[in-house]
Amino acid sequence: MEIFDYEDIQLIPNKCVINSRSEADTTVDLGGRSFKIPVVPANMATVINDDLAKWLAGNGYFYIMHRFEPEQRRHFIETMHANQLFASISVGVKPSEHDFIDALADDNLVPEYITIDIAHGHADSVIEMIKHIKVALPDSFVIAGNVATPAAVRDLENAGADATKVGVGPGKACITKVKTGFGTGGWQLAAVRWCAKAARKPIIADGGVRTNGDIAKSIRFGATMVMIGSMLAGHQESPGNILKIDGKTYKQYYGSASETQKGEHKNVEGKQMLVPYRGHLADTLNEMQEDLQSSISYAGGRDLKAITKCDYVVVKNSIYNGD
Ligand SMILES: NC(=O)C1=CN([C@@H]2O[C@H](COP(=O)(O)OP(=O)(O)OC[C@H]3O[C@@H](n4cnc5c(N)ncnc54)[C@H](OP(=O)(O)O)[C@@H]3O)[C@@H](O)[C@H]2O)C=CC1
Ligand SMILES: Nc1nc2c(ncn2[C@@H]2O[C@H](COP(=O)(O)O)[C@@H](O)[C@H]2O)c(=O)[nH]1
Repeated sequence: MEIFDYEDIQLIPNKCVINSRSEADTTVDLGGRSFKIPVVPANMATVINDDLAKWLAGNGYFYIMHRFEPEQRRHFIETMHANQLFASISVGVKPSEHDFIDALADDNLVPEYITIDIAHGHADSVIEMIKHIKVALPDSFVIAGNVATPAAVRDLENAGADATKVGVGPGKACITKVKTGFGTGGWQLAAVRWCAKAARKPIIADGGVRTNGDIAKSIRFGATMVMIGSMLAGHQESPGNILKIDGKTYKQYYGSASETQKGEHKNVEGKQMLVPYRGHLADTLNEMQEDLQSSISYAGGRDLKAITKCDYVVVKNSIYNGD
């Protein structure tokens, strides 16, 4: 297998066939809905909250609500549905989560998307949860993760997952690589490619995206959707307060397995940090869309499919040389 990461790859331009980048179509389908761009904010407590979920769903973006206020999820689904918006929630795998799914089914409260969100998603516990959801809530689109190998993708798909999420340890707030020695940190893009070759259903590339160009690279190597944490934290609308330090403005970003999130120092695999304040989320998402439209034009096509076909070179760490 060829090993590389985002910064090692450059995509090679093809002849342009459109007259304006505005003609390039960045939309993507997932679970029977069409979304403006193939980007989903990470289901982390410093990236998404109820208000953002409503705004994203109402403005043509995919979202996944985090699972760190478990008792709020039922109300969240009801509120989204009352506003005619799709509900997309996260669950874990503990027995109480099986009970939660049963309770939703009993009340015919059906989230359109359910993401099973644990660190080591290639696990019997996840396979059992997928099967449980598929029996109790067969109309929910199930995303399962996180995983790092084709074998994991196949096992979760065979259990009934409608999409899998790839990425163990490449995240900005992640310390899995140093704490455990495992993961896709440093070769996340190659892992996405490896997994996508085995996948029969959509893959969500999760973690390690540091520039807008990395979104196009994820698509090139087989991702249908790209999950982004640190680059989509730090906005006016992001959870948390704006902090001013030495005249600079920041917001807090912390890992879902950090001590800050867990409230105790147990099985910690995440850290907390400050990310620069970035203004309004809508502006960042618009810029991602514009940059993807440019990517499509460089790929020589009219939509995201063109990016999946373009050639590339591996030039180790080349794009930052000379900057
Ligand atoms: N994408 C990534 O690289 C990573 C993401 N995270 C994020 O952190 C959050 C917390 O994750 P997580 O700790 O899994 O969630 P939980 O604390 O809910 O753990 C899920 C379940 O899996 C068990 N479990 C967790 N890790 C392992 C393992 N390595 N081997 C066997 N069993 C395990 C836990 O038991 P027990 O606690 O008793 O072990 C628990 O029963 C999630 O949002 C996750 O996405 C965390 C690390 C890496
Ligand atoms: N190893 C850990 N990974 C984590 C933790 N919390 C979240 N995550 C993963 O990171 C991505 C976001 O990555 P980014 O590079 O875009 O910032 C997120 O979607 C999770 O998969 C954690 O505590 N430890």
